[in-house]
Amino acid sequence: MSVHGSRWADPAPLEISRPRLPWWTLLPGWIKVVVAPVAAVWVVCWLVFQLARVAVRYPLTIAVAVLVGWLQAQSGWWMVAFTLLAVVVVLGLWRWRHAPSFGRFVAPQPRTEFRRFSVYACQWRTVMRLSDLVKSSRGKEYRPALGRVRSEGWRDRVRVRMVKGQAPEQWELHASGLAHAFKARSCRVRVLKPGRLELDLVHSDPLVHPVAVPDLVEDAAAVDLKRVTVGRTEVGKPWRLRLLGTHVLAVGVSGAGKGSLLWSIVWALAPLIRSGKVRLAGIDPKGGMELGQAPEVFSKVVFDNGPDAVVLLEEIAATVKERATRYRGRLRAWTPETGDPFILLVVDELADVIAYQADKGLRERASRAVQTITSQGRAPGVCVLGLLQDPRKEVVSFRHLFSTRIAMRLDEKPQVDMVLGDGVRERGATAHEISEQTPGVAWAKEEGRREPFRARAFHVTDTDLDELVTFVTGVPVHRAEVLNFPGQRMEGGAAA
Ligand SMILES: Nc1ncnc2c1ncn2[C@@H]1O[C@H](COP(=O)(O)OP(=O)(O)OP(=O)(O)O)[C@@H](O)[C@H]1O
Repeated sequence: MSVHGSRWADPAPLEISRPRLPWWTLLPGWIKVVVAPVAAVWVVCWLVFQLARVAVRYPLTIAVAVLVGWLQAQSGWWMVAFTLLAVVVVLGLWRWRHAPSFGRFVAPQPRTEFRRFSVYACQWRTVMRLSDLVKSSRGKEYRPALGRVRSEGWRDRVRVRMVKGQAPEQWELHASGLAHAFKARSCRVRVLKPGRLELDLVHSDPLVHPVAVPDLVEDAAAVDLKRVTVGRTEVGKPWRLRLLGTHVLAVGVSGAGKGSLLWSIVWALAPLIRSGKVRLAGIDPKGGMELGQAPEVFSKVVFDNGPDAVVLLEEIAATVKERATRYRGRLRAWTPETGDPFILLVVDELADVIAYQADKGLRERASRAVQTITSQGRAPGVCVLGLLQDPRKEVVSFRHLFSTRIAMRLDEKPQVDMVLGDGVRERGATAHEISEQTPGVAWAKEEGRREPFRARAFHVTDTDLDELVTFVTGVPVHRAEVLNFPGQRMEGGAAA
């Protein structure tokens, strides 16, 4: 630019950036006048929507606030204080006199609202950022939305709307970090529907206490082979195991409680065993340490992994083939109406029978028979319950034929994947973290269900087993009385 004929240079150029005004301020005045009422309505709707959201998320807090305000306006603060005191006394009495119903009906809502606000709402943005679960595009940050929160005491269920382009697997990778961030013991990720997740932030174990067996059922018709109750799940529901049309593989280290699962199943089947509608066959290579506790309930039982065990397996394999031939063209699958009993084959320490057997010929015959039963036995009404300590592939190369897999306490992470399948551990099935103090606790994965679940088998004691035998055979069990050794004196409860 030229001033008075010379080239002018600005001696002190403005170094701040030019302020950028919102685009709408540049609109012509008449457009602003026209649009203003629409914008006002929009703002009011937005405010109402936000208020409604707060009311939906904190209904109790809002109700109490409104009530306090109304009482104060009507009768003053004395009335407010008196009413609050009365409510606290009534609730205290309720909790004192009947804690279970208090825990069920009163506690969850205040706990949910408190935890939602203090734990999740306040920290959500920070935790999402620090966990790398936010995304940015063109300078805009996209953050997963915190949805419904339900606090159940032992766990918080937190719903999440994922950012577009995110996969549940990303959340599974960050599960441990999320658990630590929200001060939980563990975090499990469940897919609810496309784009929606539910996080289980677990604070304590609801399965710490053993679950006693229920009363034996008298009525055989009440037992459904598709839903046999063998324990309790961590959400307090009965653990129902399918036996008809499936095979069950339960794996756990020594002392994990495989025995309790086995006896819980037999306990549930007792009326059907008594009426002959279910036949139990058993192989216990440990010389009867497990099945020898109640051999009377089995129609056939072998206490080693030798020729007798192999013959029993081959007999059952032959039954499978014979039934399949007989049902062909007539029936798709076994029903009680066929008149054939449902067969449950229990193999304790399956590996001893099909992998650790020293005699190669017997080992191969056993493997062949077990494969025949597991691959063809579902429809003809034969179920294998295999119990195992070592889940390596070379031990049971046909694990995939067991459509219900149960991982009890295991030593290492890879074992969990071997038992439950790839990806199930990432969804929360941490069987390698089951405590030694809680035998009978297991993670189960059923065919057709994406999510695994955690449960505890009933604790079947020796007395229960006596009751079971008496129930099935009709003959009371008399255990030998344990007498002191001659010449021994008992002092303070210990043998002298
Ligand atoms: N569901 C349960 N609830 C409480 N205690 C249990 C339960 N199951 C097993 N136990 C206890 O844990 C101990 C080990 O159980 P169990 O013998 O069934 O384990 P296991 O896995 O069969 O071991 P192994 O492979 O050595 O036979 C027993 O003392 C038993 O009383």
